[in-house]
Amino acid sequence: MTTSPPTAALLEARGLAFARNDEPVFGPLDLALGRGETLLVEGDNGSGKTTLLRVLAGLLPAGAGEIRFDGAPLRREALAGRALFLGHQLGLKLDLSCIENLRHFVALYGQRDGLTPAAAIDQVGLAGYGDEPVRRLSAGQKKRAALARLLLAPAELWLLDEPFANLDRHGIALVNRLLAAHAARGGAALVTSHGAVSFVDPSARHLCLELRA
Ligand SMILES: Nc1ncnc2c1ncn2[C@@H]1O[C@H](COP(=O)(O)OP(=O)(O)OP(=O)(O)O)[C@@H](O)[C@H]1O
Repeated sequence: MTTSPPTAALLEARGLAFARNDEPVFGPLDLALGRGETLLVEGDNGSGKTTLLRVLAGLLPAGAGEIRFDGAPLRREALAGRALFLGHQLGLKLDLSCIENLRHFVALYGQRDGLTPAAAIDQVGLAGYGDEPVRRLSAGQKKRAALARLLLAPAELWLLDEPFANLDRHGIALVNRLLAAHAARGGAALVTSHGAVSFVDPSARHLCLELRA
């Protein structure tokens, strides 16, 4: 499957494939994602969406093909501070509060001007929970605490694995607003979903992964 962007690609893959024990998981596929674009990666459970994102994030080696980030062959170091991966594992420390988690995050990955961790917590609908240990939050509240990173991080590339999972309709609207604002300031996003029902941007391109028999 091939998708082509209207602008120079921030992230590009050609002939990208991944296999485990000689069993293909996805690909070969081509994709290109320009600044200001969102690409929705769809597919059934087990079709390889998470694996694709992990390969694009440099967390798993590609079996075949080439990935380029900002015009150069992908190196994990080049993604530092420029790409944000939000996976099924939210990466929150359960014994720390929401605000402490976000402070830890911005110390490592940087912070956009004009927003504090406390303000980000309010904006994701967790006002009053900032000092609460994360282990006391519901699944959807934990997801919102993780999503607050999207408000704070200066990253140009978002790799979001099932960002709508566990969210109520207000949370789903929040993710769509975050994606729209990111695209409007020139950011690029790859978003996975096993059902596209939550995703509202009608202009976004779709990449569909097939479940291997
Ligand atoms: N760590 C692993 N070791 C071995 N096989 C794995 C591992 N992780 C995933 N797989 C296999 O790779 C295939 C793709 O998994 P992946 O998690 O990428 O799918 P997905 O499309 O993200 O699924 P879902 O919609 O359920 O999140 C599946 O067949 C899965 O069983």
